[in-house]
Amino acid sequence: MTVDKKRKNTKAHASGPKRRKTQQQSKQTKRPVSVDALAWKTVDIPEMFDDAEGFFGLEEITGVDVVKEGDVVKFMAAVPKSKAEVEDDGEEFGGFDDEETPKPAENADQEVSTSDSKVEAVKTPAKDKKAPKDQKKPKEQQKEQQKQQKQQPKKEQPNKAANKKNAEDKKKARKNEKTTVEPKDPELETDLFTKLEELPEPEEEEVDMSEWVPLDLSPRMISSIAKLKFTKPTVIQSKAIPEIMAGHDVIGKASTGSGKTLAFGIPVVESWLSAAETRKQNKEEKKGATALILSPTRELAQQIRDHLQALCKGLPMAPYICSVLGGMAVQKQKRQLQVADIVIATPGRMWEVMSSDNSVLASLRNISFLVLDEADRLLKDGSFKEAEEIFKALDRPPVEENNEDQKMGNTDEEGQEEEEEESEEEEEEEEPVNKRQTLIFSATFNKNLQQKLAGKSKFKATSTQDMEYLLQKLNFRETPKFVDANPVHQMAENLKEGLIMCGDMEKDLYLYATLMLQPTRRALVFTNSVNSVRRLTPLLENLNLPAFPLHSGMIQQARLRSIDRFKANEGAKKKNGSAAILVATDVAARGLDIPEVDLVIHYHVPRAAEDYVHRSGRTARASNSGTSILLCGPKEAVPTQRLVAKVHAQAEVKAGNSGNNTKKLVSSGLRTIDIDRRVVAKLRERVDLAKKIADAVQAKTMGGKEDDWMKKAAEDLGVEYDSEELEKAGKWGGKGSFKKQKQKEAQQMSKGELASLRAALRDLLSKRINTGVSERYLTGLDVSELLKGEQGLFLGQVDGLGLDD
Ligand SMILES: Nc1ncnc2c1ncn2[C@@H]1O[C@H](COP(=O)(O)OP(=O)(O)OP(=O)(O)O)[C@@H](O)[C@H]1O
Repeated sequence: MTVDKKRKNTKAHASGPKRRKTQQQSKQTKRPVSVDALAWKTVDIPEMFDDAEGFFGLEEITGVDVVKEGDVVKFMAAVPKSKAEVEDDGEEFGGFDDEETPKPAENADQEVSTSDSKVEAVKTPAKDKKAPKDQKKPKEQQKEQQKQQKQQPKKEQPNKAANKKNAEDKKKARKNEKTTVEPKDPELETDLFTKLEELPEPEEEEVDMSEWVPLDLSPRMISSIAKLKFTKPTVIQSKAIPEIMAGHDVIGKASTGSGKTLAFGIPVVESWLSAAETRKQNKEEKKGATALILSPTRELAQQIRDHLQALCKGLPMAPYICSVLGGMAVQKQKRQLQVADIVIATPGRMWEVMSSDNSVLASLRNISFLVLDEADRLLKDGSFKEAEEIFKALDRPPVEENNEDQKMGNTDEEGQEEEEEESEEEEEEEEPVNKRQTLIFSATFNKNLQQKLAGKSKFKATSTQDMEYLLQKLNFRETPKFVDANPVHQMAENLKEGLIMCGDMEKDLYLYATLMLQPTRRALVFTNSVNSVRRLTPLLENLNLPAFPLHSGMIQQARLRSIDRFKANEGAKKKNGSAAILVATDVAARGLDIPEVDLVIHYHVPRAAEDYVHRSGRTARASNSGTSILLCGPKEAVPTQRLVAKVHAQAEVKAGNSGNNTKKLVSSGLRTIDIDRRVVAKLRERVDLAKKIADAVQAKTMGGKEDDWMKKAAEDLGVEYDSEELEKAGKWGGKGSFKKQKQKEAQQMSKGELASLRAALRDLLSKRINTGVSERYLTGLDVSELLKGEQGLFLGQVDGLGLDD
């Protein structure tokens, strides 16, 4: 925060047109103002701060005096003497919202206290319940005022920029008030019902929603869905919603991007809505949350929250939805949980919060829905232990009921212990009463389990990694209904799948070539290791492709920022068309719904068939089309073959007995791509240079950890540390001392050498790639001039990835 001093203002009064401003300002008196009420302007942040962790932005303000009285700091700003005067000269002070014009006396109370020179503002609640009625403007009055403001001639708005910002702020504030049901601080949350009912009615648009009618949803829910422009339910929504609404436990399977979130989200919100209305009518207090939704990753949890909030935007009243995830402040999450209606959580953090605070457990004990999204993934990465604890805790009866002796004041310890043992035994014998519905969703359930689910036979787990193990641990009220929206295909309908065979050491080159041959270059690249993400991101950046990393080693804010930057298509800002590349580990494989991802590249063959399904499912979502490309080295051919056979049940595994693995991989769903090797060869020089630069930078960062560096490099490439491939690669070094020598060279590369490599690469990138336009046809033309142009574009005919026919 920077605060420009009075001096600046005085300067501005000096001459000509500014005299008018001086007159206007003389009508205004500087008074103490709340820090939130000032008209802060966002400052453009230099790129050097892009990677600064936890640094979100900078704002500045002018025309404000900072006055320190003892430990108290006050911000003195020009406040209009009276509203009448302001309207008279047509200039409003940009720092105040006219809906919340604070009276000077009120403002004077809003002191800002300091300690250790840290300035903290005392915040005013968004709406003061006790505020006199006349401070709140009736809707008509607001509308009338907006109309008048629109009709005002332009010359009557001297401070146009400030007014525009003010109007935008107000618009944003109104939007937030309507859509963000999460209170900044639950303690400050006023009556949500009253608040939402006061909001202006959004303009209705005619949308044919007849296809939703058979699902038996309330009219307000259908009207809210209409606002999302979802004119018909997806298959999983049509099949699962009626079962859930009828009170059944449900296990739902549907391909990636087919709308599973709303398949459980709509009935959960619908249930909350009708319970909230009943409570309101009967003037009852709510008792805890309605639903607990468990998600395997933090990003997915945030996304589910956003998705449900978007659904609730159009409702007359909305539930308070909160997410409880690692990497965020625990205390804040505890406070939010006290008032939450729908909780979306990752199991680790949920258990941490739940096990340390009885009131949290109490607020969740009576939930009506327990939802497990991407349920099969919950079993992996050791997070199931916490999920299991959560299930047990939800089923356990409240402590007080077990502990009657304590209530009665019985101090006989022996007797008490005996009683406790007995009650524990009873507890074990008695099936706990479960009032909640359990809903489980994923795109991947193994075949065996599917058959069991369809045949309604009992679950019998063979290992703790087995989905049946999870199902055994869940206290279903009844045999769950199995809803399978795609019994034949696992992959999304509009997905094209391709496979590129390449040398183990050529993956970087083929990755770049694949990206260059795909027109939008808006892609998600999956790797099997964190270190590969760390290596590939700068490599692609060196090649002028805006790449953003995402892996579990990053702090949560950085993870979310990478997704936001990718979503915001920051590539466009860097003048590289629509290009934006998210380089990620499998942490991004599940559930992420990022618009306009056209291409998924598996840099490493995924370890499990399910991972292939989920990774590929980041494209071709809803009704969009997309492409998934697998880069396969010779050593990966066998696992790839297995994977294809698993994913595509009717894969035509044409052995051909030719010993050619490529042919075996051809299936009905996945085609090998004959990438134009001539084009690839032309890209090699760029990639080699970019790689050298990235390696040198990484080697310098790694410092003395020489062996580590080489081992990590080998791991990234999926080859052995002492392998022939690594030796053959030359640029990575060879065995023994030669290897070390190469490594040292990279570390010791001087600044000058690095700069000249960069210059050479820049030069290459500034030219188009001539893919075979013969110079014979270019007689009389300046070839170098023709090759200039937008970087990365080809001169001549290029076939693309060839999956479109
Ligand atoms: N009825 C609908 N009509 C059109 N689009 C929809 C509908 N329902 C959901 N969508 C959109 O489809 C996209 C995918 O939905 P969602 O993320 O719920 O898929 P999913 O099945 O959970 O995918 P995944 O298995 O990858 O988690 C979202 O952008 C969502 O807004």
